[in-house]
Amino acid sequence: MLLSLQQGNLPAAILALADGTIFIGNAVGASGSTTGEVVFNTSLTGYQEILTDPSYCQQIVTLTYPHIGNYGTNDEDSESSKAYAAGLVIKNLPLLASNFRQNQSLSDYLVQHHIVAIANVDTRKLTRHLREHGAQNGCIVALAAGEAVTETVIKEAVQKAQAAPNMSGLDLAKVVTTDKSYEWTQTTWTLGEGYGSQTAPRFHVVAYDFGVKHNILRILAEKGCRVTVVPAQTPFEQVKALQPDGVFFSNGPGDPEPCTYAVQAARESIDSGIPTFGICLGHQIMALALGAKTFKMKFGHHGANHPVKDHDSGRVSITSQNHGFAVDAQSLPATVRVTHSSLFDGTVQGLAHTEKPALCFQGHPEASPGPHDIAYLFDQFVALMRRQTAAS
Ligand SMILES: NC(=O)CC[C@H](N)C(=O)O
Repeated sequence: MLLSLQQGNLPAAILALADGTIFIGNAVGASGSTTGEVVFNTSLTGYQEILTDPSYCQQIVTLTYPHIGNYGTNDEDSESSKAYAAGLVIKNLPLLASNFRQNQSLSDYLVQHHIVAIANVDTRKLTRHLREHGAQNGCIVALAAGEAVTETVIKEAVQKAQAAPNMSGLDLAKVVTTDKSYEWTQTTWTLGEGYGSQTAPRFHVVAYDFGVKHNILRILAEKGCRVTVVPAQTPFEQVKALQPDGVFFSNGPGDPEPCTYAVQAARESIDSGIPTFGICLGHQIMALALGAKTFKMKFGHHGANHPVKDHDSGRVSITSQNHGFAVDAQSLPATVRVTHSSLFDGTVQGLAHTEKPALCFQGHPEASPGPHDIAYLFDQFVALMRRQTAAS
């Protein structure tokens, strides 16, 4: 039997969508209210990685898996230094969390990290609504103990949802980026050892931080790279002066189109002939730099089970995904070829330049959370750097 926190034991909460749809549940996180674009993520596990992924800045995440919180939270599974998701919507919060690595319950974690969250929501109904009508803004209001859900509370929540900024046109990369450059040396996690440390790097990678997930940096370090992380608006000539063997364009929140400084840097990086690699927002920015267009998807891809085909090998990988924008396949110039496509909807997943050492991927080869099938893209980036350094 699953013991879960039931309505009646907890303060009430509501989720209002901008179109006026209302869900009533219970507050299981921070108090107060929050707004953001409501999206759904189909991952079965990985809620801590999802909450701390900066790409979820200004998004309220609905988790479709019905039991969230079963294994608590810990000090290691974070993808950045804080929780970025604007809010959390779940079905069932188990009463007991159990895992040998846990040191805090999800509910306590949400309170500590100021995330407003609602449980006991019919997330299946909500997901179907978002699939049918598209992702839209919403507002979660967590009421105080004993406070009732009134018409006024509902009306105000709908108004707040409607007043929230539209994700299209928002440059959030410059909001979440680091203030200062820093060096990254931590490598990937192993059971019994925890995270390791890079001591003998073979390549120097400069990584543009648009909201970078730590596991990307850990994998680059694991693959033998000394990583210098730089702020989003760093001009490319400053990056070049650091004499990198490779340049990386990170994932991040918001719309890629208004990030003109990043598009310019990507154009210069690709033109320079220095191996260039991009993930998610970085992929979209590289595509824009090459002359392609991006568009807002209806409800995006957010999950850990998305099949993607590699057109070079014919191999299908199950991948982790988190994006609401995508590259328009029709807009690609002749110098770019599609290396990967989504088997869910045929959208562009991977690109490579036909002449320059540049490649990028829409999903998340770093997983966290999700499968590691497509981690070979990091090896392809390293191979480009190896080839380049051998030639020079
Ligand atoms: N994870 C990401 O980098 C997301 C990229 C972009 N913000 C999008 O939603 O498409």
